[in-house]
Amino acid sequence: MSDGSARRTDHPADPVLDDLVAVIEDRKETLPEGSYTASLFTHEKGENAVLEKVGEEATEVILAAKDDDREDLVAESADLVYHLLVTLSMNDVSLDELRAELETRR
Ligand SMILES: N=c1c2ncn([C@@H]3O[C@H](COP(=O)(O)OP(=O)(O)OP(=O)(O)O)[C@@H](O)[C@H]3O)c2ncn1[C@@H]1O[C@H](COP(=O)(O)O)[C@@H](O)[C@H]1O
Repeated sequence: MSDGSARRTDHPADPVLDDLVAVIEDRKETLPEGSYTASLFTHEKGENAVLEKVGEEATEVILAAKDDDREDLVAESADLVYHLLVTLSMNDVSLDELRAELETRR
């Protein structure tokens, strides 16, 4: 279709996010030593450990935005997205489910 509706119903892959989620899923499965991601899945505080990180990183995003610090804003946003993706993985929510939800809002 040329009116863009096909684009809206497709879920084109984002290689960076898809690759990152694949790594997160692998760490969750294999729990390699020295992996920060694996440490989040095995932390004694359980899911709370990563949820705390989501809160911290979200606060850092807010502070960077308020300070008009573009470099920090990008870096803290990357931290936030990574910890959010770990949270989704912990709850068996896939990137496709997130994409589908975003698609319904377009
Ligand atoms: N994208 C990330 C990523 N973003 C942030 N982080 C980690 O998240 C933590 C962020 O915490 P802070 O900013 O508070 O820094 P910190 O003070 O060191 O944190 P803590 O002492 O509280 O742990 C740091 O330890 C970062 O290294 C990440 N760790 C891993 N990834 C990705 O996950 C992949 C696998 O990593 P491993 O699991 O470590 O092999 C990597 O190749 C990356 O692609």
